Amino acid sequence: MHSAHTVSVVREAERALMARVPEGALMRRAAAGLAAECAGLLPRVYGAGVVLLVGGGDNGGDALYAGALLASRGASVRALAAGRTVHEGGADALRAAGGRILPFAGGAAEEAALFDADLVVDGLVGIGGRGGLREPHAALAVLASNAPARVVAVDVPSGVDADTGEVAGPAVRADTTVTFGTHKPGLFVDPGAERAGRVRLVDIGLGPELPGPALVRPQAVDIAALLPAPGAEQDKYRRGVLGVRAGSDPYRGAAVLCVGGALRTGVGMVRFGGGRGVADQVIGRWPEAVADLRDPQSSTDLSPGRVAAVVIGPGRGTHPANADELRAVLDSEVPVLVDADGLTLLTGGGGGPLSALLRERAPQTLLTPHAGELSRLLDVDRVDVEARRLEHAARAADRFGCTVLLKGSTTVIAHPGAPAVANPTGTPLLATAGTGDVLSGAVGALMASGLPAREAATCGAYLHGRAASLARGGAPISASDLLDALPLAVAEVARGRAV
Ligand SMILES: NC(=O)C1=CN([C@@H]2O[C@H](COP(=O)(O)OP(=O)(O)OC[C@H]3O[C@@H](n4cnc5c(N)ncnc54)[C@H](OP(=O)(O)O)[C@@H]3O)[C@@H](O)[C@H]2O)[C@@H](O)CC1
Ligand SMILES: [K+]
Repeated sequence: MHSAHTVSVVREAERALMARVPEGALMRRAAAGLAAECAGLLPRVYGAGVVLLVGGGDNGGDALYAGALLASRGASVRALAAGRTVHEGGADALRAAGGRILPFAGGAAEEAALFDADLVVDGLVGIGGRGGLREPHAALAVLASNAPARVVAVDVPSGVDADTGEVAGPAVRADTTVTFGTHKPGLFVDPGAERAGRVRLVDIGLGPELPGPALVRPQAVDIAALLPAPGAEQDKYRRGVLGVRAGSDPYRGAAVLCVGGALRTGVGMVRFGGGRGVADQVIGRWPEAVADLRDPQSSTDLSPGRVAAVVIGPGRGTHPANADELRAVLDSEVPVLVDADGLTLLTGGGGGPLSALLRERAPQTLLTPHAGELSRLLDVDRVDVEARRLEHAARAADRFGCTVLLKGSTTVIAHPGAPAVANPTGTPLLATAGTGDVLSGAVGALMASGLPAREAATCGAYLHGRAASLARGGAPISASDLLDALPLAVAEVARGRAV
């Protein structure tokens, strides 16, 4: 599990550690780790052309000290200073090692230097950056991103908000980000994550000073530990029965995809509740599902069939009868995943009267909105949700008192009082109709098997993203392709558990 801490927490830990170590030790550790990463990216250090972009703070200091180490190994190192001041100790070290420092004036010579470099190191701003980049930092960020050389960002790509991942204006697009002490949330959440490239952590001894993380990013091994292992003693009921309330006449496919997502993730049984036409379609595709053909408006009794969790909403409709159904499901004693039309029913003045039920119910509840649905639930602009995904998912989790999985370029999961989760898997190819229905089924299956909502969401999002990568070897995929790839993703993760 990779952990991330916010800037204020890092600053506090840094103060505590600095009181125990000699002055300058942390920056030397950071610079040594940075120089080692840079060296690893060059075919050979001797004779390589390295350009440092340096701002006036300690982020620039890290770059200058690392540049000095590379210069002492024979690299030709030039620093372009974005402002009038640069870190003095770092500048002295670079000059002493044979490097040069030039003020950046936006001229053709500097552009040419960047264009000819083998490696560009972005030390413009780190965790001290505030708001969108000013000039000339913004111009340098654009030049660096367009340069053919590899770009290494120091601590965070300049222009990315370290806490939120927000990118307000020009920002460096790095191939590698070398971060210090702990990861920063903005490195794991888009749009920042996409600017960070490969993220490498340099240990500077901060660990003992750090409290619990604000955000975690699970690895395959963490998902393997969560994934329920089918036991020899289990029957279908013990593996978990999932109730699915999805689909309506115009949206039958949503039910088929949701049920398929559950079956292909591994569930004891699916009990499908819906109208005859939809049920025919579901059973036609998935004969192993059991259809409850009672009038959906009155079939809100969940007790038959030992249902362990319910997914409600995909393609279900937003008529008053659907609101009654949602109310009955939320009144029940089982964990519930609310998606799509179910979320629309929760929306309205003050979150809608149904949303009050979320806070009151004792069992686990999970909401799985995309950015548009979350913006309506919170009554904020969609662009704000997309710019600061963590903040908005957390706000919804607090407001509704339940787990919230926000789908999108980085899927994030928020749960009151627990670290947020950033899902590491997935591909832009997932942005296609019906993939959300598959996700709700997959996560519902994990809830039915007994995983708490936050863990089921973490595990399901991971498997769903892996399935997208495994399906069709990178060619465009449809939601149905995900169904075929989900068992491969489950098997891949389970193999990690075996070793
Ligand atoms: N924490 C740790 O444990 C360790 C931290 N270390 C390193 O220290 C870094 C933090 O250094 P820091 O505090 O000096 O801040 P930093 O990131 O250089 O930014 C400040 C400079 O940026 C400028 N600036 C700000 N916003 C701007 C904007 N929008 N557009 C343009 N400019 C802007 C600001 O100018 P000002 O606004 O003050 O005029 C000032 O000059 C951290 O990221 C890591 O690399 C390691 O060495 C060791 C261990
Ligand atoms: K930086």
